[in-house]
Amino acid sequence: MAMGRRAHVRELVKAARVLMTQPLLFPLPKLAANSLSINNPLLPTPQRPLPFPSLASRSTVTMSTDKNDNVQDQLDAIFKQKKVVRSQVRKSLKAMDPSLRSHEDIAVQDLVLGAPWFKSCQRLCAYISCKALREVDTSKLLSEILENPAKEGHMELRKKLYVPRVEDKNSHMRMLNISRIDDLIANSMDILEPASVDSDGNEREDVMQANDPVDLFILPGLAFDRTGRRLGRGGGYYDTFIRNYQELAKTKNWKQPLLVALSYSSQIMNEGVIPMTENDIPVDALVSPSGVIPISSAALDRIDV
Ligand SMILES: Nc1nc2c(c(=O)[nH]1)N(C=O)[C@@H](CNc1ccc(C(=O)N[C@@H](CCC(=O)O)C(=O)O)cc1)CN2
Ligand SMILES: Nc1ncnc2c1ncn2[C@@H]1O[C@H](COP(=O)(O)OP(=O)(O)OP(=O)(O)O)[C@@H](O)[C@H]1O
Repeated sequence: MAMGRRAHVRELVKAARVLMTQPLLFPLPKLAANSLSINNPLLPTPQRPLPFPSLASRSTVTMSTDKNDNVQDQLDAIFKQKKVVRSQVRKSLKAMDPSLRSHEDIAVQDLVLGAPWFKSCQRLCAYISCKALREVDTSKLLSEILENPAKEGHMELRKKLYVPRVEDKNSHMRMLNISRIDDLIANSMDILEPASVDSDGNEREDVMQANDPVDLFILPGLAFDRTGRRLGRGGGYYDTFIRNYQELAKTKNWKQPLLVALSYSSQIMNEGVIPMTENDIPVDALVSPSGVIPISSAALDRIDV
């Protein structure tokens, strides 16, 4: 139990080094303790500091409590700001003209299909877009991947595709291999995902157990900026998954996958609007209807190859 508390304090101190180098657009009011609970079964409950060990001296208790309250206040302010941006973006996506949406859906997917880093990739993780969440459509990409196996006379191999499956509300998501769109069924959030076993009763391959590395991640999100900041839906699923995959790639000595997010024009924010914590993983590139925006050196290196 004592170990658990120490680990928790270490986490809080780590979180204090939040990456807020840019000014914020909105004021950051102090939040009530329960203001971040979100009524969604897929979203994990925010972590709260644990009480301190009763053996500590009184002055240590007071100082540590103040320090940790301060850390928690900063985190609360960041998560509050994230909620403000999410709700603004949701509103603008809701108001988006349907013909502009279809135009942008096609433009983004065509840019991906034409990109050298997409053409050359052999294995990828991609999201299955959800209309109700107003995400950039991925259906054209998925059918190109799944319905166009090795073309006759071409040496090009069929790409191996892994898609998300939410396992529990503790930010735990797996990426499972599918080979047909029919492998997907709607979950409780109306997002299509694969069952953990295929129609023959065999376990689907989990990308974390695969023998070969993934080259590319195609990521969803609510808001982005040109420095690579990505704001998700608040579950921490992708940040957790990407961090684990990056660790795996390191231990296997694999090249890190390119992280590419798809964005409508209205989802690209000015710098400084999206706050980040140490847990948020920046993307390497963005694809918006006006083009591919390479951000990291990995993306700049792969823009033409
Ligand atoms: N297409 C797709 N699949 C995905 C994700 C995603 O963002 N997009 N995920 C990425 O994590 C995971 C699922 N996580 C999700 C988290 C929140 C919501 C959601 O419905 N959010 C509502 C707000 C809910 C609330 O605030 O109570 C919304 O954003 O409108 C859906 C999926 C795995 N699969
Ligand atoms: N005030 C808070 N203090 C500490 N943790 C919080 C707080 N509010 C939310 N969290 C947790 O932080 C985690 C990450 O939330 P965050 O808003 O960064 O997700 P995200 O980047 O939108 O998610 P994803 O990685 O799925 O795209 C979630 O597990 C959430 O429960």
